[in-house]
Amino acid sequence: MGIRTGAQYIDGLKSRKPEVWLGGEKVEDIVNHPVFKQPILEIAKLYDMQFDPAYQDKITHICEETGERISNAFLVPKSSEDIKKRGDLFEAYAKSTFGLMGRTPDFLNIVLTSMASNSWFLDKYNPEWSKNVQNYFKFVRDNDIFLTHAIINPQNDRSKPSYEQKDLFTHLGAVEETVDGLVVRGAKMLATLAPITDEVIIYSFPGFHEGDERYALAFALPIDTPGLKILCREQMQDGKRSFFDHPLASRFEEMDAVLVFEDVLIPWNRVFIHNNVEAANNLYPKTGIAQQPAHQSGVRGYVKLAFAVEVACRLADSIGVDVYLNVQNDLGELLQSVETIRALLRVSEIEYETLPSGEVRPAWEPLETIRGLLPTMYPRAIEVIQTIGAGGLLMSPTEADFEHPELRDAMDKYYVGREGVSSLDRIQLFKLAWDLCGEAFGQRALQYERYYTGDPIRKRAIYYNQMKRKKTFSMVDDALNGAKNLKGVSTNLANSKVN
Ligand SMILES: Cc1cc2nc3c(=O)[nH]c(=O)nc-3n(C[C@H](O)[C@H](O)[C@H](O)COP(=O)(O)OP(=O)(O)OC[C@H]3O[C@@H](n4cnc5c(N)ncnc54)[C@H](O)[C@@H]3O)c2cc1C
Repeated sequence: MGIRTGAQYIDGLKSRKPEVWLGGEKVEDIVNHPVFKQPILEIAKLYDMQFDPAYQDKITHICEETGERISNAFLVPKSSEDIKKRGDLFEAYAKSTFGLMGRTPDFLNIVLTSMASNSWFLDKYNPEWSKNVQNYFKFVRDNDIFLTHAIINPQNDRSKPSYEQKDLFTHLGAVEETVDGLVVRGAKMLATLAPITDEVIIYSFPGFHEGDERYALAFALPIDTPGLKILCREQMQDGKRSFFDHPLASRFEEMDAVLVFEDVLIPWNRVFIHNNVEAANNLYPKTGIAQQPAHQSGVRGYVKLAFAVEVACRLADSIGVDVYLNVQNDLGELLQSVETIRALLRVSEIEYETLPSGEVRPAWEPLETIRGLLPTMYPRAIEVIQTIGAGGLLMSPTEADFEHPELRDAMDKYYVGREGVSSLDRIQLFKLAWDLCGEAFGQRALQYERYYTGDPIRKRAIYYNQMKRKKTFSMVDDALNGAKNLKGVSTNLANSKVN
């Protein structure tokens, strides 16, 4: 089949009945539910872009194996041109959602592509696993499937491993092996967009120890598999707020969910790893499933940061406060942070590494640096929006006020900005800014930037440890040796005259 349209994506959702719980109710009609309807349409737009002549050649290509047109997310990059093709896809999708939807289909499709092109490492443990990953990749590629993932154990007692939690199956683990497959029980978090995806893939960060065998798992399933409960967090918009009042929150809410598996059967052909601590720990380092998607999240994070910074600049200009040095200083800092991320992305694309298989990966150091910097740069941009908007962020009336004939004169008079900025323009801009910096929607978008890729503190520590292994810090030796070589010369020099 190859690429799908938005309508085909929606038809796929209609054809399934996942067990989704929201606000104490089972959601019966996902596609028409007020909380999910608009986000589904936003995702559908991304699918439609694959058929849009303005994008098609940029974000899709013809698959060498099947002859069908497929997303660039399924391209195993072999050259800098391929990296660019994937970058074009990431940018097109990120710009369509202003970077506010992190788990658009390209994200996990990249993860799976990387996992499948390097799945050979699993042969050592069980050749079936490697075959299963590759077959699953083909299924997802050829049907243009939208995946969610849950790779973290629920946050219960972090000081104890999974097997020491109160219940052996609080964290997702294997219960038994049957002829038909593996039965699993327990929970995983945090499956963003789960209710509106087609399938879920489960794996974990490294860190398994002896005793964790039953938790050392990786597999994939349709999202409506019997026994799989999707427990959503409270919604941040009810789907009834107007686009005028909440121009971002009304469109881009990405639902997050805990997945609970109640004795779910995983057919053997969908099991990628089972009961093997070493294989589960090797999944990340051996397959590049951190590095390849870091390119997607780097581009998306760049677009999101650039968007927040544009909002800050426009906000300051709209009320004439960008004439002040302190505001200019803040905005200059934000613009420089955008340039920093842009430059790091370019370095990662230019200084790519080539694997023995011919696959190329954008350079790890700059991508990991982006992942280290965005958790502080993005919150800083939000803080600047809050300080520039100040009390003005709290004086926005609603669309209903604005359209009320008895209020219209007051609206036009008291809500104007600097000369040339109408009350309508000013109010709309401030509402956009409030969605980003005040609404629960914006706080989640901020929390996402801090944690979507793992705990930033431990990730920086890992970065340091890896760099310590790679680098010799030899400039220090050069300086010390230089000083040693000059020993005895220094007094002569001090006494001599330099012409
Ligand atoms: C908006 C959002 C969307 C997300 N989407 C997804 C998704 O789609 N799929 C998915 O799988 N995950 C997703 N995540 C989860 C994300 O991967 C985790 O939040 C992240 O890995 C951090 O884990 P945690 O939240 O369990 O924090 P914890 O690991 O519980 O950390 C909590 C705090 O304790 C500290 N801490 C905990 N353990 C240690 C330790 N051993 N050593 C030192 N300090 C420690 C941390 O520094 C941190 O400050 C999402 C998260 C957010 C916020």
